[in-house]
Amino acid sequence: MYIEELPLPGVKILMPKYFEDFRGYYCETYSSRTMEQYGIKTIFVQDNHSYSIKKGIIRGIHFQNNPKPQLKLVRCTRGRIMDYAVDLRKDSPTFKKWVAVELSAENRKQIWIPSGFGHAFITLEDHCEVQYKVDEWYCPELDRAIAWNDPDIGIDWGTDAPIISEKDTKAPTLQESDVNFTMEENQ
Ligand SMILES: Cc1cn([C@H]2C[C@H](O)[C@@H](COP(=O)(O)OP(=O)(O)O[C@H]3O[C@@H](C)C(=O)[C@@H](O)[C@H]3O)O2)c(=O)[nH]c1=O
Repeated sequence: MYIEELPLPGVKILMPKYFEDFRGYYCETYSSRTMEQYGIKTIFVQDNHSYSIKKGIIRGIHFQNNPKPQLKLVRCTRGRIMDYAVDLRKDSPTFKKWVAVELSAENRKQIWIPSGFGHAFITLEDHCEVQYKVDEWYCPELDRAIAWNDPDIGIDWGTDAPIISEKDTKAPTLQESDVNFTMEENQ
């Protein structure tokens, strides 16, 4: 597996090994043993899968607040998305900073998003499927969103008129949000 660290500490690209032959390919898309070889111990407890019908759909910026934050390992298995991780730890030197990575069925990249970060993506094509693992169960009372267009975060989405859920249209700004991440609790 190839690992590339991104400019926000803890956020990385994982590129597992694909074994290609005349039939197609085979890949261990996740192995705790391989991760431990890189010094990373994590137990994932839930796998998620979303399908977005159209290009220009934004989902995010989402996170689950303390005491049940989620680490996410995200990949796109159909189509192409631009994926974003935003540092939401108020005492972090990179608070409010974000990184973007294109994930696609073709490039097979996975993004590792530690707890303490918000996650969002925009579909770059019709018919995108995104699959991700999380290390904490979904907890509706702690499920949170921040406005996709919060100027304080300033994500460059490449569009002003995305398709978004009703929940996301009502999302507060970061300043209005009750996000409670800290460097000590979330890394
Ligand atoms: C996140 C989640 C949602 N749900 C339900 C609640 C709701 O009725 C339905 C759709 O949920 P949402 O509208 O929140 O789905 P969506 O807007 O796709 O939310 C997702 O966005 C990406 C960016 C993430 O990082 C995810 O963690 C998650 O927040 O699915 C679960 O049952 N389990 C879950 O883990």
